[in-house]
Amino acid sequence: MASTSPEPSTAAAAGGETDGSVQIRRLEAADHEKGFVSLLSQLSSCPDLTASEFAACFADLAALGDDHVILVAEDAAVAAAERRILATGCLFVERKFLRGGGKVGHVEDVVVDAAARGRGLGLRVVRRLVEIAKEAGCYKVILDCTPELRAYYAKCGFVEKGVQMAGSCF
Ligand SMILES: CC(=O)SCCNC(=O)CCNC(=O)[C@H](O)C(C)(C)COP(=O)(O)OP(=O)(O)OC[C@H]1O[C@@H](n2cnc3c(N)ncnc32)[C@H](O)[C@@H]1OP(=O)(O)O
Repeated sequence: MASTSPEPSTAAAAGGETDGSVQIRRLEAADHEKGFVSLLSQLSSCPDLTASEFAACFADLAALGDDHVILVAEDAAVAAAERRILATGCLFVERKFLRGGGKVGHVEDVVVDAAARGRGLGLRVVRRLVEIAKEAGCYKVILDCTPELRAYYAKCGFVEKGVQMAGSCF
């Protein structure tokens, strides 16, 4: 595992964006029907959720407001009823006493559907998360990844710093 953080960028826009075929926007409650949970299962263990379980989880996270942003990339090139979630990524904003009440952004749970990889979606989602972190006033954005993903996150503007340590909670 490596801990990485992005180099400064001039990008400032936040919120949704569309390139004509893919819309990047915040997660919505209706995304349960668009394959969001099965997409997450391509990243790690993510058992299916019933509609009510998903709604409860969505409400818990939505209550965190802008401190917990989940972006999705939706296939916008097909009819509305057929649209699927192709990619996702999350930004958690940690609030601190340090640096006069500073904030640190944590990028988590980045995954692109296997059939949609190599189209730049992972790059777009992560860059958008970093922009949102900057707009929120974060003084840095960090993430953990496997060594194999160093090159990908370097493309996203991150540089390797430090070492991740993990402790068991069980
Ligand atoms: C903090 C975390 O969540 S870490 C977990 C990351 N997620 C995973 O490992 C889940 C499985 N993997 C995936 O979902 C995807 O392969 C991702 C997210 C790693 C990459 O998503 P993609 O949409 O395929 O990447 P994208 O097309 O945007 O690639 C951007 C650039 O990174 C490069 N890149 C993409 N994946 C990799 C990789 N595994 N290793 C090296 N370079 C890579 C691409 O070649 C491209 O470079 P280019 O601009 O010079 O052409």
